Amino acid sequence: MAHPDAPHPLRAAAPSRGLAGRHTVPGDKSISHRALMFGALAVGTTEISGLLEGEDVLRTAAAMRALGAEVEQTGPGAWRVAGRGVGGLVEPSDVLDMGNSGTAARLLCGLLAGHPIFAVMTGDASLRKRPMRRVTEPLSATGASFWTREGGRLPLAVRGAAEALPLDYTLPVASAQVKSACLLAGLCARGTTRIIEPERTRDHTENMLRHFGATVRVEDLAPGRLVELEGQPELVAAPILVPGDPSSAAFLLVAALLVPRSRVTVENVGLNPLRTGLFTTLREMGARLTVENARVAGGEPVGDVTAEYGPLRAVEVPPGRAPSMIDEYPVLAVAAAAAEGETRMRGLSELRVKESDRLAATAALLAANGISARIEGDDLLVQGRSGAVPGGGLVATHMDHRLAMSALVMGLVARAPVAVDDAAFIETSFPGFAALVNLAAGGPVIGPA
Ligand SMILES: O=C(O)C1=C[C@@H](OP(=O)(O)O)[C@@H](O)[C@H](O)C1
Ligand SMILES: C=C(OP(=O)(O)O)C(=O)O
Repeated sequence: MAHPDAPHPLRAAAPSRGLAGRHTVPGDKSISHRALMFGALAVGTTEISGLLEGEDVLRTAAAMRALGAEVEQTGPGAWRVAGRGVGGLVEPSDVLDMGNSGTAARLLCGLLAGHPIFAVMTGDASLRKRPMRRVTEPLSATGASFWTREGGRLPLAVRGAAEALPLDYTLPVASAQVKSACLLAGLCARGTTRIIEPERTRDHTENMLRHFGATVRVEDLAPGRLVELEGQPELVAAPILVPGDPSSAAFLLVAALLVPRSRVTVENVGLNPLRTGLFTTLREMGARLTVENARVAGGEPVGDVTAEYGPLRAVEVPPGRAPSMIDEYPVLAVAAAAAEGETRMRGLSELRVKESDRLAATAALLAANGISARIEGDDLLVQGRSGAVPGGGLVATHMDHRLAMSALVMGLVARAPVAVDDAAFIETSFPGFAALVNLAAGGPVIGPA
């Protein structure tokens, strides 16, 4: 696993020619976690293809095994899960270590809340700083008991409810992880679980619930959404095709938009509209970004996305767009640095509780590379340099994969190479990232620092 004791510094420099070719990126992280969890809760054997074999998802696979499901890899990206049925998970004999993954930890809290078992969960130094009360508090209303460290942090212990009660909960923040945790607990409850989200967030959990045979009702509110789930369904194993992760494709596509003479296609990218806020924003900036071969695969919209180099101009990104591009702000900030004018990204408070404080760390990434940026309240304002990005910085990545990849993308664009102190955490979401960029660049532009 990525180990903080063995940092892995890397450096990126501008390629001598543009980025090119048709490529694929690893499977969607959100869908991969859910595929393993639903597989473990279903009756029968779920065959998954295209699973992300990144460290975050492997943590979920290990946790599902520890809870009694049979989980095996049958080929590259091909996995088989023999489930135990809703309510059938067994007590783990050891601590569940969720590594660097907020999604794994929070969704697992929901699963455990509905099962009458005792479990202890921890994570790495980054995950142990992240807030868990946002799930433990609503989930306590099922009848489950949680004990956490000071401030609602991991490690935590949970004793799940003997007979879980259905939740009726309005989320105070837009979070697909909190929504999903509540719905997973609702699977074990008798009656209807009702969740209201203040803004629409990624709906992979709802899609997968239906795919496995649960009854889910969704009503659009202005601006949020009501989701209702009928409890104690029999989930029936169903094949899952995981699309390429749009949050990973973002790095290659943004690089192609910014490096002169580039044209890159990423095939089979997930295009769920609740994930594509970055693409909307980049088009508003004037990006040449096109989608071909749009289709539905495995219940999710997918397509082949092509990005071509061209000048970008600054825009204002409204706060309501944040849930649909929440993980893409660091790489958008790199695009903003190369654009003409001041880009204003509004309503980014949730960035403070990711793998790092991404608001502060993104501003620091920019500053280290000669870009002037400032944080005003929950907004990030970036002064673009019309293609003339100085670079030359050493970026502190704070155990955060997205900061590491964003900084390396900046190195591809900047006048002087950009180094990162530790690229090891890229393995959580995008194994093979540097090799793929080097392939697209036709040579080793990312290498040892
Ligand atoms: O549900 C999910 O799979 C995710 C939801 C988002 O987190 P929040 O729910 O905290 O916004 C996102 O940042 C994370 O990478 C994955
Ligand atoms: C925030 C992220 O993931 P998680 O919350 O699962 O750690 C991410 O991948 O950018």
